[in-house]
Amino acid sequence: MPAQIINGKKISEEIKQEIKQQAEALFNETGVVPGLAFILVGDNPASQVYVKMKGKACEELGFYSITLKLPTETSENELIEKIQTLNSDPKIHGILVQLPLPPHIDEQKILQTIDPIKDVDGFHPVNVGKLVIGLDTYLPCTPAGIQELLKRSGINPSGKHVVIVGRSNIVGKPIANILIQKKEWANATVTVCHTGTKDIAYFTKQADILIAAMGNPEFIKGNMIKPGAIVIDVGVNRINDPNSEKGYKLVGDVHFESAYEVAGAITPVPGGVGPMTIAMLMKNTLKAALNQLKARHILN
Ligand SMILES: Nc1nc(=O)c2c([nH]1)NC[C@@H]1CN(c3ccc(C(=O)N[C@@H](CCC(=O)O)C(=O)O)cc3)C=[N+]21
Repeated sequence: MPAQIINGKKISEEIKQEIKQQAEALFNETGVVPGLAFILVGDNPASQVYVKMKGKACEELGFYSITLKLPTETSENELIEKIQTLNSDPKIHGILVQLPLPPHIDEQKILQTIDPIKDVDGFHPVNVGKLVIGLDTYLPCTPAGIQELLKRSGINPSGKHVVIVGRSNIVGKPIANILIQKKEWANATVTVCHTGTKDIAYFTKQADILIAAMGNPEFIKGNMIKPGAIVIDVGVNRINDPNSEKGYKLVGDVHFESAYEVAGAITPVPGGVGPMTIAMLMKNTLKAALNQLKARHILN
């Protein structure tokens, strides 16, 4: 029996509607609109598409947003100054510096300049630390999106073996930390595979829930998946496709056709984890607005 398809696009639309209503309630109570600033350095075409999509989501939800487009040559100090200005701007509740940054800029230094209360990506070490020890924080958007996809599909990883392929700071590490928490929802046994793993298929075949997040197009094939497993494909790889208008097509880290025949459920690319990432960014921005209003004693 082929897999059930987990519709991230549809679930993300439902979540955005919920956030929109919560933001309207906040506005009625306080007159405040959640505000999000995007900083885009350089002209990476994929980054431009993502920032545009995120800006559109802000419009849809009635959030205030600004985009700073800076040239590739921007110095680290100039970028730090821009962030500091946004840190002290009361209309801006969230700051997102689109990654990757050009190689002459130290990514960690930049991420650590963002005020943790405005860190809607959840990348600041303070927020990473809070996640690791189980405190309330801004969850990184892609892991939060995966969590919400599972929750809303009625899947609780408790007692299950989750195998994550990929150990990035953006996806692999934070999703592992979310899923090992001693909480009613979570409580999974987690294995993290990476480029240092000798026989990846040995591990992936044991997964009740397989999360592919290593950025390697169509790497996970059907014969690496346990029959009935839940497969979450985090990959967004652009590969050349002369037949398409854009000249490229989007594929995941999972070879969909073969995986579909084996898995119990699977997320498609596009239309799976990607749209959830954007919905979670909106959720974090609303949360950031609430946190900042509380800090200023406008809300309690
Ligand atoms: N500071 C920072 N925060 C991020 O959250 C961040 C980042 N940098 N850099 C890049 C990655 C990637 N990312 C995606 C967001 C949405 C889709 C998404 O919506 N994808 C659509 C298709 C998009 C398309 O057509 O290209 C889908 O999968 O259906 C994908 C990928 C956020 N990232």
